[in-house]
Amino acid sequence: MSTPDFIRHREGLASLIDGKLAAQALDSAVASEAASLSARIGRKPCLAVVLVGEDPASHVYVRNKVRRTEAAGMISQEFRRPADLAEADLVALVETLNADPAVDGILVQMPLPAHIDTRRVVETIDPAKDVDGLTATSAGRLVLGADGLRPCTPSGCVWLARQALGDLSGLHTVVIGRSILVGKPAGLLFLEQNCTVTLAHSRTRDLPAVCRSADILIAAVGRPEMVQADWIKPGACVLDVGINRTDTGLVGDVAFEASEKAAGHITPVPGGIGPMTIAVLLANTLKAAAARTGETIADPLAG
Ligand SMILES: Nc1nc2c(c(=O)[nH]1)N[C@@H](CN(C=O)c1ccc(C(=O)N[C@@H](CCC(=O)O)C(=O)O)cc1)CN2
Repeated sequence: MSTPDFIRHREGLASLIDGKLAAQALDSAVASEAASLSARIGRKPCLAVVLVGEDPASHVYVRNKVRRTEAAGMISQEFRRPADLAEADLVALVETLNADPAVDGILVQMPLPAHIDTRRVVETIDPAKDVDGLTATSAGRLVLGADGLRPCTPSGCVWLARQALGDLSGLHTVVIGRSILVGKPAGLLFLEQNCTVTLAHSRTRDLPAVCRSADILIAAVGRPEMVQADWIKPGACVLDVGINRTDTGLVGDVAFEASEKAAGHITPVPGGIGPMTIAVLLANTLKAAAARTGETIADPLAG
């Protein structure tokens, strides 16, 4: 297996997995499939993004989603609403997008303001347009191993781990964190790759020892630099999902400088898993458009 150019070997340090470059490669694959699909169906795949409130980070992510969707030759529709939007009005907006035949994918940016029941809003999304893979239907399909749209961040983790390590069968994956967005689906997605999976969390006993048994360690806990170098099995593949804003800037859940001396592969923050989230979102939008129009595409995430 040849090493892709977004994985850089470094003498005496973990190979660096450059998520920004990897995402560019995936975006290009999506763009070429989107062009071919658009020619066949007579229109471009379309992603609707809904943003409620003024969370500055969410605004950055949504801007990037819109920019990269359009750069990949797809249509982006943006719906910005004030923080005091009534839950019923958000549900009504999602229902309108469900009914719009020109919309292939619907994404409601998280977090939503506290007065809105996130689950109710997510469950309103038509599963055929659920490009975040967060509805109960999508989650159920993942549990069953049935075809469906998978959550973006953990899918990005699996794709990068496969690029770094090849076949993942039999490897021990430890996921720290049990969120619906990342931890739980990551466990199922690595299981689908025939990994032995441990879902660890804040109440796990002797977390460092559990992490030291991991061939693949996914840190998705939201605690700045919690994972220390001596939690890492020498040579392990460490994927850092954390994005924590601190006085010293943006840091992950892994203490990077010390850990890159222990790991075999590692993702940085920023420039690691984050950009992959949007790359998978674009791939999911393309897949949703193909499925809705009965067309076949080459899955950019396959292989
Ligand atoms: N509906 C959803 N909401 C949220 C998701 C999601 O997958 N679906 N994930 C996160 C936010 N997110 C995408 O929405 C996201 C987070 C981070 C990045 C990213 O590229 N980060 C950069 C750093 C940028 C910065 O914050 O300054 C990096 O890691 O290099 C992209 C997308 C929560 N909400």
